[in-house]
Amino acid sequence: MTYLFSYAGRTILRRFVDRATLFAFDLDGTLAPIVADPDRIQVPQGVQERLIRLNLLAPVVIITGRALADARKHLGFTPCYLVGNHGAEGLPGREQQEEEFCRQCSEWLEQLKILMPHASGCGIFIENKGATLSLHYRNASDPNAVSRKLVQAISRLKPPPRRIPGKYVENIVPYGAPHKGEALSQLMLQTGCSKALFVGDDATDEDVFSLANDRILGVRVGCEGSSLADCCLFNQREILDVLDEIIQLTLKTKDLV
Ligand SMILES: O=P(O)(O)OC[C@H]1O[C@H](O[C@H]2O[C@H](CO)[C@@H](O)[C@H](O)[C@H]2O)[C@H](O)[C@@H](O)[C@@H]1O
Repeated sequence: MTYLFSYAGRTILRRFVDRATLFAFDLDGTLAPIVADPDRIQVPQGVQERLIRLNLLAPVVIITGRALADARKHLGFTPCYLVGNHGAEGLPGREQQEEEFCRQCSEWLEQLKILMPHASGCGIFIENKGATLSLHYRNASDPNAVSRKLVQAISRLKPPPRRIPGKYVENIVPYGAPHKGEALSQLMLQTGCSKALFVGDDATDEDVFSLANDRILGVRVGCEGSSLADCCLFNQREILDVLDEIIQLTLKTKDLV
């Protein structure tokens, strides 16, 4: 991964952004800093203001692991498209499939109650997001041990889900549900944008980074560890600079500066 604000990274960004570029962002860990309680995230006001400005210049889409209603509550602006549940909720034309995903998750929830009757006592919080489930263990006294227990319980679910580990969370996703990569590809068609810049920080964002499409520029928050993203940021606070930079580049492509 090339650091986005290195000379090479800035060159990649400058050459990439044009008037056909869609701007897509993940929410937790990207637009908002990670906090211990999922309900208490905050998109900083400066980030909200820049997103509103960018959305007037080019299509801005948010593709989050959160449920749509929850994401709306925290975003503070209305993007061109908002897709939830890692791609499984809110994609135009996929409404009927969503009902099936919700039914499947309710079944898994019942199975989990039997497989882990003392989940909350071990510091596990089950977030039922409708089309997917997130099993959080950030606040467990021994997160590693709890994580192993979770993986074991998930392996016993019927039918088996797609399991995506995240930041102190195990995400449970129905097989066949559209992922973030599919969501972004569909929204590019939907908006008529031939290019997309996507910023994300977590394992489910790798579904975009791994698309291997040179019309999609993947930027990961975090330069450490392995990722298939093209570029990276050292930390989440740099999202402000990213937004400033792409607003300037977009204005230039429209000859407005
Ligand atoms: O795809 P995203 O928008 O990044 O959403 C991913 C998950 O984010 C939330 O959980 C994560 O952030 C919490 C708040 O900072 C943190 O407490 C938790 O440990 C993280 O895993 C959200 O609760 C999930 O529903 C999303 O799937």
